[in-house]
Amino acid sequence: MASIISIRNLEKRYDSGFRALKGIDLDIPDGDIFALLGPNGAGKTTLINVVCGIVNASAGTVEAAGHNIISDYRAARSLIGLVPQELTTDAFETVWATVSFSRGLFGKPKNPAHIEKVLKDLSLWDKRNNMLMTLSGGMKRRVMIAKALSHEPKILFLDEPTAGVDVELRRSMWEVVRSLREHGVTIILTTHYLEEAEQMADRIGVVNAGEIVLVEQKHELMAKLGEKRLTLQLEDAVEQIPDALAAHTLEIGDDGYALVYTYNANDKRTGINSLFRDLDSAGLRLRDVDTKQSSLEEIFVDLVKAPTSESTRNDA
Ligand SMILES: Nc1ncnc2c1ncn2[C@@H]1O[C@H](COP(=O)(O)OP(=O)(O)OP(=O)(O)O)[C@@H](O)[C@H]1O
Repeated sequence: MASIISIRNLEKRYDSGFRALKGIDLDIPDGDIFALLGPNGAGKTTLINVVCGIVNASAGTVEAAGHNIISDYRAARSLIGLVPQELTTDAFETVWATVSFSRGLFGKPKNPAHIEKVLKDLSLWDKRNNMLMTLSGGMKRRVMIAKALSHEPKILFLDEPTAGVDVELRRSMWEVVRSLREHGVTIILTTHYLEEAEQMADRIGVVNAGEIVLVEQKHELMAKLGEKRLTLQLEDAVEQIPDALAAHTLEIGDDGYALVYTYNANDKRTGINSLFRDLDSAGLRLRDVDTKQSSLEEIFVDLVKAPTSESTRNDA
């Protein structure tokens, strides 16, 4: 699939000297829902803000649908909608006025039919004449999405769209995002909720300390999650894998007191049955058995362990 966002060697050093982005290369396929994960301070918002033209990059290039975000700013920006992390709404405006105004900011001609559709899609139509101050937090968040969609962008950035919202609203936001994707909008969202990434994303990118440490299709990541480790605790230690078990890929652990077998729980044949049969012929006696599944959370935690000494030095 062609990429709609193309980021090359992107650097951001803030005036304080802090290097928030360190040579980011990233392609986001057209029509994907792309989830950007990473711990606090990893650089997710900085990355989004650079692409949206809110923060200037120190080096590197970004193209949105082939338009350079600096030399072809207007064309690039008109393709992009941004729902920022913080809710900033004008308390005394009505829903209708604020969303229509946002469209005008992009120099687009009035299109009441489009605004009506956006408000209906986001279940805000009944509230169109309400002042923003009278809305709940969840509704205000929807208004932010409506504003971002007012100029019919092809790419929508959502910076933590469901932070602090209740489970019901979160699910309904997911529905909204999915239906946008069905209408051809590419979605890039940041989230701290791994469940959100699991539920929504076609592709997952992990950012840590200003670097992209992983980009993978979700189903490939999920296949990895099917990976389990079976640990066989032995009564007596072994020095090497017995010949009777040569057909199985095993590792020795625990100073010879454990054999570890890695398999995919999603496979039709996991090999566990034949392993147990062969254990018997190898004459090994088991003290205990346990299985452990890796989770997206574990993969994530592994990837974002404390920054390396080199990156710490770079930040100084
Ligand atoms: N204007 C600024 N001046 C100096 N440093 C900044 C500025 N804005 C952000 N930073 C620093 O850049 C780093 C990345 O911040 P950023 O907001 O992009 O992280 P994030 O991944 O979005 O975090 P979170 O998950 O908390 O939203 C942080 O260490 C932050 O303190």
